[in-house]
Amino acid sequence: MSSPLLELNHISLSFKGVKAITDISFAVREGEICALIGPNGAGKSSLLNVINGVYQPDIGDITYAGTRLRRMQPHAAARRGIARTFQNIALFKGMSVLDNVLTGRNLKVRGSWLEQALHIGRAPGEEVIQRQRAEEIIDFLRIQPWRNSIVGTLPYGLQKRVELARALAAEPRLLLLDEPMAGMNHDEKADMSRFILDTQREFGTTIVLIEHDIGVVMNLSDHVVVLDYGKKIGDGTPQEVRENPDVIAAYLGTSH
Ligand SMILES: Nc1ncnc2c1ncn2[C@@H]1O[C@H](COP(=O)(O)OP(=O)(O)OP(=O)(O)O)[C@@H](O)[C@H]1O
Repeated sequence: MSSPLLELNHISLSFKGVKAITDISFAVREGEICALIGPNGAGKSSLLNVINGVYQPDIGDITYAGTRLRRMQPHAAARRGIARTFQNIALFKGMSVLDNVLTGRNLKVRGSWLEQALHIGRAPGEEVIQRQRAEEIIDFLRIQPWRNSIVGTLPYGLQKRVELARALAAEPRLLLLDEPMAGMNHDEKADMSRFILDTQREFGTTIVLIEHDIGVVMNLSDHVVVLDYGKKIGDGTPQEVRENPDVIAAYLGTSH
């Protein structure tokens, strides 16, 4: 078994006195797919925002890649190899697929801003390398036919895939996916599940995802953490979680 890449230690978070997360601890092992599930308002997105530094917990800290942190700023999280996608797609809708994916390479560009601005020194060679990497990701996610299409004109399911492509372009060690299959039909969900599994296998990426479709979660995940009203009520393999009476009562046994 690999060691934890990410550990949440007694995280609590409130918004103007309203508790969103209460004393949550769990560990995510390097290379695993960990799903966060729970009813609406359970605190899943807030927790993702704590992990990548958008929110600072009131109490608790995070250990990431062996370093204990009270708070990581979002740009520092990106530098440390944490990438994420959003519940509502956050792409540049007026730009092409390729250009959107290239924005994911920003942190990988070598050379000074002056070299970049004047297109001198390392800049021209860098551009070729970055384009090559972006094209590799586009091939990997099978979006070549739309590489020059304007993102806003693409169907929703494809836009979700482009958002994944942009996140992967940053070569993350930890990938946070906020409802990567929301609004997708059955076939699109099957495709996205396969791409997420391929990402784990091909790049060894550790993935934490929020997903409402329990069937998808159970098939895809190595590890499931269940939240309810901001508290952790289940933590284990899909099988363990499926058999947990608290989870059955609070979530799996009720219609969502
Ligand atoms: N920025 C905010 N300001 C105030 N309250 C917030 C904020 N973000 C979340 N909350 C509250 O915190 C609680 C947890 O919300 P959160 O969005 O994390 O849940 P969730 O499990 O991701 O829900 P969903 O499945 O609907 O996305 C909710 O009561 C929500 O109203």
